[in-house]
Parts: sequence; structure tokens; C-alpha cells
Amino acid sequence: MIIVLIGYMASGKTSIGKRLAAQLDYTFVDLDDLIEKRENASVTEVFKKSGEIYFRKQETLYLNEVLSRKENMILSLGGGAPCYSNNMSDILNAKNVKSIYLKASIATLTEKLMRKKAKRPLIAHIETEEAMAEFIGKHLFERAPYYSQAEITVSIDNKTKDEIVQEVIAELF
Ligand SMILES: Nc1ncnc2c1ncn2[C@@H]1O[C@H](COP(=O)(O)OP(=O)(O)OP(=O)(O)O)[C@@H](O)[C@H]1O
Ligand SMILES: O=C(O)C1=C[C@@H](O)[C@@H](O)[C@H](O)C1
Ligand SMILES: [Mg+2]
Repeated sequence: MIIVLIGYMASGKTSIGKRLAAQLDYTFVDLDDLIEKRENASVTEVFKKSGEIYFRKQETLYLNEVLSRKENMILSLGGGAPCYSNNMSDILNAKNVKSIYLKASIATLTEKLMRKKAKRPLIAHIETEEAMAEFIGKHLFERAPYYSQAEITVSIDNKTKDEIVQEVIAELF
């Protein structure tokens, strides 16, 4: 089975994914990391050198490659991955794939992203907390229709990583 974690930037896809993989003894794949390895450049460099459209094309290519693998795997996506091309339908239609939305409020995301924006090219330029909350609110309005199609939704607000991991496992098995 492939368990796909989706959600906004900083919702915990990478860190929760790693813990889930360790606990379930599944392979762990992070789509942003895979893109960086294959493109031999950081996400920020790919955005800068080749532009977002090129990044989205490569993201779709590598997503489909990983979805065709036949192994037990936790696959943590980048924040935008489910919202481009036919990616969300491909995830929902793939056999043996379960999708999980790690859902966070605008307040939680604003607080996290003010601290961790440097490596995220879409938000690195935003300076004040008010502007960050405004950006995230608008962005989530566009993206939530994709994220919400996931088979399972787990709210992450005010929960520890361990609590989230246990909740995901309880929903899955
Ligand atoms: N429940 C939590 N409690 C406290 N800190 C958390 C929690 N979940 C994640 N974090 C921290 O928040 C930061 C963002 O998490 P992470 O990188 O896993 O998010 P992401 O969804 O993979 O983001 P991106 O879309 O940018 O890849 C990390 O520093 C992580 O350690
Ligand atoms: O939300 C997004 O569109 C992104 C999230 C990150 O995981 C990276 O995939 C990249 O910075 C774009
Ligand atoms: Mg990540």
C-alpha cells in the first residue's frame, strides 16, 4: 500500500511521514526530496532557474513514477502537488493508494510559516504576519477543494507529532 500525505506547506507532511514510515516499517519517499535529487538542485533553485511551470511538470512526472511502484510506502507530497495537472485524480484512482489530508487552520500555518519560510519560494518574500495570514487564506481557498478530496482528513492543530501519527494509524487500520 502507498499512503500519500497531502496538505499545505508546513502542515507536517515530511516530519509526520518519516515517523509513520518508521513505525509501520514502510519505505519513506518525500516528493520534494526526490525532485531535488533528480534535478540536482534545491526546490528554490529549480523555481529560480527554470520557473514554477517547469517545477510542476517535473513534480507530476515523478509523482506518477512513484505511484506506480509496488511496495509499502509513505509518500509525502509537496504542498502544491495535488492541485496541478490531474495529480489528485491520479492519486484517488491509483490502486492500493490511500490519501490523507493533514489539515491545519490559517492561524496554525501562519505561526509555523513565519518561522520557516526561507526554503519555500512561494512565501519567502512575505514579511508581516498579517500579510502571511492573508496569503495563506487566499491560497487555501484555492487549494482546499483538492486537499479535501483525500479519503481521510486529520486535523493537526494543537497536536504533537506523536498524536498525529497515532491518529493517522487509527484511521488507516
Ligand atoms: N505537530 C507538530 N508540532 C510541532 N511542530 C511540528 C508539528 N508538525 C510539524 N512540525 C514542524 O513544522 C515544520 C514543518 O513541518 P514539515 O516540514 O514536516 O511540513 P511539510 O508539510 O513537509 O512542508 P512542505 O510542504 O514545505 O514540504 C518542521 O520544522 C516540523 O518539525
Ligand atoms: O505549496 C507549494 O506549492 C509548494 C510546497 C513545497 O512543498 C514545494 O513543493 C514548493 O516550495 C511548492
Ligand atoms: Mg515537506
